[in-house]
Amino acid sequence: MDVEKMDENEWKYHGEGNQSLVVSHCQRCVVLRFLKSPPNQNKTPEEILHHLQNIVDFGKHVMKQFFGENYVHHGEIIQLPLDFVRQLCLKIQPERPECRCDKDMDTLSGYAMCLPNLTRLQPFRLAEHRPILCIEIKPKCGFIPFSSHVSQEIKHKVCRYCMHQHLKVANGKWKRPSKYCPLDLFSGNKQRMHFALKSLLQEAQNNLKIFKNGELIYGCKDDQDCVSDWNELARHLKPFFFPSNGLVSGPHCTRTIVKELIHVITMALLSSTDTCRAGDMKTVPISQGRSYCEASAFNKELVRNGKHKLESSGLPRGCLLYKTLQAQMLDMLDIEGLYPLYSRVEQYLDEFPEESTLQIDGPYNEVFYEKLLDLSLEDDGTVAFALTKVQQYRIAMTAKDCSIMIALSPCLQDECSEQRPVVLTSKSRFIFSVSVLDLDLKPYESIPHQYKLDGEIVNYYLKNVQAKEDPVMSNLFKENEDCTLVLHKV
Ligand SMILES: O=P(O)(O)O[C@@H]1[C@@H](OP(=O)(O)O)[C@H](OP(=O)(O)O)[C@H](O)[C@H](OP(=O)(O)O)[C@H]1OP(=O)(O)O
Ligand SMILES: Nc1ncnc2c1ncn2[C@@H]1O[C@H](COP(=O)(O)OP(=O)(O)OP(=O)(O)O)[C@@H](O)[C@H]1O
Repeated sequence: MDVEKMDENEWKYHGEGNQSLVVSHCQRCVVLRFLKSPPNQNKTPEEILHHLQNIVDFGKHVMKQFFGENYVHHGEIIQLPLDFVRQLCLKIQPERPECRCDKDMDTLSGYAMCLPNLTRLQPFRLAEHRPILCIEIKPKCGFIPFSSHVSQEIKHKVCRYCMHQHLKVANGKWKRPSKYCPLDLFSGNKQRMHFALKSLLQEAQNNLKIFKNGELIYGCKDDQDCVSDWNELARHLKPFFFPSNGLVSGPHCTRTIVKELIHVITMALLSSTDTCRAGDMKTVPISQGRSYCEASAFNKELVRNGKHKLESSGLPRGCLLYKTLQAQMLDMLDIEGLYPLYSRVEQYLDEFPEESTLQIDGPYNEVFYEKLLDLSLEDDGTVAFALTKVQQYRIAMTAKDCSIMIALSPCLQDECSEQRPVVLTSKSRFIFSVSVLDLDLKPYESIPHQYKLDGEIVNYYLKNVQAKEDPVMSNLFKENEDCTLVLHKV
């Protein structure tokens, strides 16, 4: 990219989260990702550069090892003319959702990250003008804590996402609760995955976005403005799934298209398109924790119908969901077991404030990665043990908040070669790629906030939801406590 010839008119607003704002190039498949900060809390250019360098290094040296080379795009740092950045900021300001305007895009340092545009990235470098569909999913935490440090029994039964939904609705973040439960998506069981994806399509919140040729066509633009219009979605998707127009419109057509969409997403999520160093890492077996969540609507429905066969087919080892879950499960102690270890590190830092060998703020290199592989849970009382668990927890938190991008492009039969993964629907075939984004390491400083939030989520749930739950339902669950197969005579 020729930074001297940057023209803000060639870029447009693409999206943003809590930490960064993304603009995309109108023609080429690249995006610029700028850091954001609260007004009047601007960081110096050196601090921004250091932060961005840490993000790139962390992606390159750590997350690629966990997720695999092909899934992670770490990007590169780019220095832009300040005038361009200021003009760009002015240009995109009207596009920004109001709920995100509590922070400003960094316009003072001139530094940004340059990344491939994953919504338009053509799998296997087909011509850039081909139609492309992209589904972005933020799956959140896919397991129930198995740690003995957990103090409230409910945390062993109901997943954090499902409990958090109630607090979010009460706080006004979302108008309605979602029926999505991450444990269904991560189950590897197609029926449960279909239910999870359908729930995301019904209530996308900030967990699902769909882009067509790089443009957002489905999902929340603004937190307050979330409309799920499946007919409109089907209208956009029809040329992808029924290219020869063989399907009449109407509710049946909409349902068929949504079903086909769910099918391709499921197949792409279960596909294995990469290998990685940590692929065979011995993590905690999933069976240690419960493989379903009592609050999942899918689960409740089964129980209500007297069916207790809760299937968790398990994920194929190479797929991105599996790798995400493995990284998430580095949180082996739960925040309740982790917090005292964080305090131990804090105490040490009080005594030795200049200590930089702890690598809390980088560098995120090979040495940092190697230290993460020690999964021992035997606390020998050292700062070294506490630090390893703290760093593993930060990785886990990062994996609990990342997003998965699935890019699909229709192809003809003779275009598909054996090296390319293909997913078939009734009338189409797609080549696809799967990637992961937002792999910025969660800050060490956020651990006290995590501890406090965990307590708030659980207490709210216990007080306002569980206490009001139907006692018959709880009894039905008790029968099924350990997720073993219980068959009832009909
Ligand atoms: O704590 P959670 O689970 O609510 O996750 C936060 C996300 O909220 P969500 O529940 O996904 O709507 C939150 O997402 P939104 O800003 O609500 O879209 C952020 O991703 C936040 O990360 P960070 O602290 O800004 O780096 C996330 O915070 P972390 O906990 O990952 O630090
Ligand atoms: N490389 C990319 N290609 C295409 N779109 C991207 C890319 N990176 C980010 N985006 C889009 O921009 C949005 C915000 O980016 P990102 O998730 O990195 O922000 P964030 O502020 O770090 O998020 P969070 O709120 O989770 O902390 C994403 O949800 C995605 O839609």
